[in-house]
Amino acid sequence: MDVPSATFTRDEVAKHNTEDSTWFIIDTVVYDVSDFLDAHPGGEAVLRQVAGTDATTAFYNLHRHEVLSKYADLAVGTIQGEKQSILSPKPGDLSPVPYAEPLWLTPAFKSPYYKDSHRKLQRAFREFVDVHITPVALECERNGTHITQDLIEKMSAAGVLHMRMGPGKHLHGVNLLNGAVDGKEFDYFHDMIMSQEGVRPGCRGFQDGNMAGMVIGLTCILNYCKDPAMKKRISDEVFSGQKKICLAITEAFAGSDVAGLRATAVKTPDGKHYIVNGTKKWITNGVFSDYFVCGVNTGKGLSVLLIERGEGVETKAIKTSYSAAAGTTYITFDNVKVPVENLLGEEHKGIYVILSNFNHERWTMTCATIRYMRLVVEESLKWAHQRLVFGKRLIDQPVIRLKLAKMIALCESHQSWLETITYQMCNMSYAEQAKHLGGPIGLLKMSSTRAAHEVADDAVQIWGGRGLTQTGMGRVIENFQRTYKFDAILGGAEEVLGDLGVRQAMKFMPKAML
Ligand code: HEM
Repeated sequence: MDVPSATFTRDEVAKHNTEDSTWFIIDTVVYDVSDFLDAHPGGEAVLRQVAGTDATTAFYNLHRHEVLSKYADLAVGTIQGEKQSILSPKPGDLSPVPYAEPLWLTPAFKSPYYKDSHRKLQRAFREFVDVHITPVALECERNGTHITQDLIEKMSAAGVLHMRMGPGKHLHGVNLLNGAVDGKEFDYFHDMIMSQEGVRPGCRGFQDGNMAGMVIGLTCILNYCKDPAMKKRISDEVFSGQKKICLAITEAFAGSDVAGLRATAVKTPDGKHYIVNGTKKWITNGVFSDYFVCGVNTGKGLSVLLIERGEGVETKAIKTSYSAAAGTTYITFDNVKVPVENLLGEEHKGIYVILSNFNHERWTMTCATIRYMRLVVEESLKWAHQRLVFGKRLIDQPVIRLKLAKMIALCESHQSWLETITYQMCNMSYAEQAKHLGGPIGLLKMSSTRAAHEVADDAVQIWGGRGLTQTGMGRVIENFQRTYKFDAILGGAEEVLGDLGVRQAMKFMPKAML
């Protein structure tokens, strides 16, 4: 934060406690709030009470540090001969709070998994998120508006949209965050970094509003579109940010049970088109999408079709407990004519197209859940050191330390498990991943959202009313406790995934009685 160069003594500041002039000090910076008294959300009286004094403790007991950056123009100078002791983080900085960063980013710790390119990508993307994504995320989350076209284009130009799709040929030759990583080297640890860093704004609705539909929808085009020209046209349009895409599988009739879908696609007598009728529900990004990758019943099984927005396609927003920024949508298809060339994969065998997406989607969600838990740990550690109750800091209460211990342990254990699975993903072929990792990823996702449940519960108890308040100090905690359930349902409910994990283990049980 830039502060004017004027300096004052503490005695000079003390004189500004009059009707016309209200000054105080926060960490050696002098603030003149005389014209801000009316506008202060916490009221005028509290500011008058600290006029002329050092209000550092009072301020940090009630505000997030970022408030000072937002109101930087109230600063008029500093105290002569004194040095600021409170850190103002710069875009891209790592947090100095213990456990706020995964161990591989903590200076004293080593990890076998991360190379230079991972560290370079982490630094570059952290800065990109801090500078470009966080301000838009906060605004959209608050107002329920959708991601801006300007941000989409910035992400496109920096190769961020490409990287969100994970490793693959679509990254070859693309400039990724000014050369932070070569597209050919990009692996699942780079992918994890993209997922985890993207969570740091602490805006769960926006997190999905930020092109989550593309992450799960475009994969089907890249892997299953048979016409190379069509594949190129659509991926170019989506990667450039001109067009938006989403995956439309779930319906009011069927969620995790994809075999029960009722949207139908019937071929026209000339065999050139399908006529699609039906509905889709809880479709992320649907309201602003141009393309819908849809699961439909084609009589003898499930098929996946690419449907373009046009005649007969209607979308409307669904109100959810997370922000409208996610663009969660109800879709109706009413006699929509779709060219047969838009079939992705084989007719009646769409289940393979859908299943092929699941592992990566669930793994990505797990990366995010675990990183969001860490953000809650960071916020809670800061708050517990800052907040004074009954004349003590919260952190001085053993009961609070015990809650933090549990939160940290859940966070660290799940990150370690995630890294172990990610390492397998880097070293297994697609077929091996399909065979061996569906179960472990399902179990990891189930366990992560159970952990999130515990973390949310303990965090709210630490934060009290602020954990239930959308603005101010507890913003991140409130967002987390209101939205963690999102990940416990989407991409396969906890119970379904837990069962999948055990059923997969059953397949590998030795036949002998043991
Ligand atoms: C430059 C100095 C200050 C600025 C820019 C500022 C700004 C704000 C803002 C934006 C809020 C809304 C809540 C949030 O977003 O965090 C707020 C709330 C509040 N502020 Fe300040 N404030 C300042 C100094 C102070 C001081 C020194 C005190 C007390 C001595 C104080 C007492 C309060 C109170 C009691 C609330 C309501 C907190 C709550 O609802 O939990 N403020 N202030």
